[in-house]
Amino acid sequence: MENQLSCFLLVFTSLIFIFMALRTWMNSKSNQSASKLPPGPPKLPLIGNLHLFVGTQPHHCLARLARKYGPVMLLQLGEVSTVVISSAEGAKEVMKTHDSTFAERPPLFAAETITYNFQDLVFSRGDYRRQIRKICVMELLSQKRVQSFRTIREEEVSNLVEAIKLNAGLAVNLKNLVYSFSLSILSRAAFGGRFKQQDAFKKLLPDIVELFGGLSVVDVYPSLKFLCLINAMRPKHKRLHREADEILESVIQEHKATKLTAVMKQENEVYDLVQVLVDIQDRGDVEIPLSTSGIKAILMDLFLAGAEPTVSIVEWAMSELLRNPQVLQRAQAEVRQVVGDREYVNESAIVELKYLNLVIKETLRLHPPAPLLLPRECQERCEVMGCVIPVQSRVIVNAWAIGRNHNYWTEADTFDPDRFMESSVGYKGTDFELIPFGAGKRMCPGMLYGIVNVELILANLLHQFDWKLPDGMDPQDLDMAEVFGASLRRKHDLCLVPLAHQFGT
Ligand code: HEM
Repeated sequence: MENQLSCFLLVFTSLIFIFMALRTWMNSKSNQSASKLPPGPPKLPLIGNLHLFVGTQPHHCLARLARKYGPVMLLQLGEVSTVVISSAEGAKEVMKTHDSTFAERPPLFAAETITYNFQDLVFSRGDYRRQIRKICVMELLSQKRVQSFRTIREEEVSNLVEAIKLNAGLAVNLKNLVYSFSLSILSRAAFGGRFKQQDAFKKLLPDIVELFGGLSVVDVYPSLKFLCLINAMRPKHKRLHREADEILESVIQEHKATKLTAVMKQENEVYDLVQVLVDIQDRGDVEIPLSTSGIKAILMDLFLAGAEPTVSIVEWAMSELLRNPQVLQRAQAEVRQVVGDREYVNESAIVELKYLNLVIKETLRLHPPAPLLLPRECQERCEVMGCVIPVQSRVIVNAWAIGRNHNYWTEADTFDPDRFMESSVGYKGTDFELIPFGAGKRMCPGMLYGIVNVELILANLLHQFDWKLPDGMDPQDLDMAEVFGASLRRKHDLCLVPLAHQFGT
């Protein structure tokens, strides 16, 4: 009995000892991983670090904080842990090394109603998202499809040039002109030329884009959904959604009814994006059936993501060119030499405009239309640059800060297209110091479509016109202030005076 007791005591004490040792080891382990969380600014109760964003542009504020806390930092935005990446090395780890871990996006409030409960590409998840992405990359925005819209682009750009000619000598608002050009191309490509409600849809779009312009309160306090009732956000979203839905429904029904697809295929006519999607739905050869609301959600994405960046890039490029007259002269000389005195620049000439290509690259470096790309979400525990990224935290990559980082760019704030002359760095997602289109599994699928629009429009603006600022304003006084929104815009619209160029003088 005594033996049994001492044996019991021995086992019991050993168990306690093992338990305590285990606890100490686990505590030290969890402290270790807590200390490996990214550094970040001190937080205030309830709001975390939200106050730091008051009165500043988010990408500027995050770049400033990164100089203090480093290229991987952790912020608390209301209830949401947010990791901000501000170096090419960090971006590479997120968008290449751990691409799958960061492949999903957080569900944002504005998207819920507008994208038919996340049935689009940007906000859908898992297998459905992979399928939609494949449709976008292979069918809707492939090189072949983009090429098929060439006539539409060339017609629209000639309309634009004519509209500017009518205003020669007067100040024109470049943003409005280019926006209208960009939307016309997109709606003709998406709906086809036959669709009558294009104008109604074009009118509605700016209000919908506006919903995605800033961070909604509900996005930083997701547990407090009732907040959306306080400022009547939901009814506004629903109204815009209803109006857009009616238009999209009728365009889809019209395409289904006319059954033009087979005929058009034979006649090699331009095959619009709604037809492509309706065809996929009819064929039924995708794993997860494509519903009509899925088609509408994809169309919404294309309009929301596709129209604005072109405007942003053209406006910034023209602003920089005016402030850098030597670069402007060189770009104009190139296009005029290649195209001669023909009335418009067509797409065959674009490949020869090497210097214009450098101008666009440099504009994308300094003024990426999506300065913080689109947010991602961490799906499982992983480390980036030695820091632990908490599961389900939101991950933001500051492409704007990376594009202006002195570690990668000499005279980083200077607009100098020549820097790319001897450099192989490109924006196609393999060089992480230049990522205006993002990279990896969620990289922009509209890059080809977007770039060809920008090239065509800039080439025509530079070929046909000489440009000056209104009221004799000195280009060096041009305000370059930015506003963060659905895309990175100029705070003040760019108004310029076009003068028809006299060829041969
Ligand atoms: C021309 C300038 C454009 C720029 C600079 C640009 C930039 C971007 C960026 C930074 C992203 C997020 C990438 C990431 O998270 O890694 C993105 C996503 C996207 N872009 Fe673009 N974009 C442009 C044009 C377009 C066009 C013309 C379209 C369509 C017509 C388009 C459709 C999309 C879509 C659907 C996504 C979401 C992709 C996904 O979530 O998987 N973009 N874009």
